[in-house]
Amino acid sequence: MPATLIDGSALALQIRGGVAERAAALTARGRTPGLAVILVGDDPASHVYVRNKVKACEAAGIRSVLERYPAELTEAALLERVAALNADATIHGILVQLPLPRHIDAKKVIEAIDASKDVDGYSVLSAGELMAGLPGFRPCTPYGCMKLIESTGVALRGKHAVVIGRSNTVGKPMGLLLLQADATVTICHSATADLAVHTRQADVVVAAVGRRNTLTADMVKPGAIVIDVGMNRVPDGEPNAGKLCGDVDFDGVREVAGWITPVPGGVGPMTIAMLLVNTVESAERSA
Ligand SMILES: Nc1nc2c(c(=O)[nH]1)N[C@@H](CN(C=O)c1ccc(C(=O)N[C@@H](CCC(=O)O)C(=O)O)cc1)CN2
Repeated sequence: MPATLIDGSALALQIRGGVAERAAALTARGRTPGLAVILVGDDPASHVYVRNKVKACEAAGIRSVLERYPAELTEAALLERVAALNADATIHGILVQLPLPRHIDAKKVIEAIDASKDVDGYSVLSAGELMAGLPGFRPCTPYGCMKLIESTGVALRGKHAVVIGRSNTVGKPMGLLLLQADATVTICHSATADLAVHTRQADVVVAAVGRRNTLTADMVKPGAIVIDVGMNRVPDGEPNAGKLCGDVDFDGVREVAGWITPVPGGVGPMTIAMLLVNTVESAERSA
């Protein structure tokens, strides 16, 4: 029997409904949650993501302030804007859309965001809080992946989870969140000698490498939960050229796995939903 599809779009809508209720309660007390979104440059994908974030805020009753700057914006000018937003009591979350132009040090900018407004959960402090199991903002993509896994009803305690990818924004925090849920965690990466040896033992696989067809049917344990974080395009000259695809060979893996997320409609919408959750949480903390 083919895998059950985990519908990230539907789950995201449900979560955003809960956020709307919390935002309305705050607004009733004169504390409308506010999110500042900073977009630098003209990366077309970033423009789409930011537009979707602003729309999602509107629908949930979160006030969003979009600041768009040309690619030539200096690092100093960006840091000045972040400092001003840090000091603005009506703003509860600050998000700097990544990637930034090369001449801007993204780490420096992220560290300039006040920890209480780091709703992307990308700062060193947020990473430390996650590591220590302290309350704090969880990075939106891995946080969304956890909700997708939870939605299957499978308890993670004692399960073997394999994360493919070790980025600071997805792979590493994903590993920590799975560990916190009492899974036994293996993180695989570009230097892993035999990826399939690990993935074949996994009850849960999270693929977050940014390379399509990284996970194929022969690498998956029957019944496993497969979460696809990848966001790639099918190259020219191949069937479905230009189409969005993940890191997982969806058609093959769905015949073996127990649950699987699609791309699009899986992790992507959950990233935005969890940004709203973090923003409303930040507003509640400051109320
Ligand atoms: N400051 C941040 N920058 C970036 C983040 C982030 O969480 N914070 N993540 C990614 C991009 N991203 C959010 O910003 C993001 C990517 C994709 C989606 C999404 O919903 N994708 C759709 C498909 C969209 C399409 O058709 O192109 C889907 O998967 O269904 C949402 C958010 C990098 N930068």
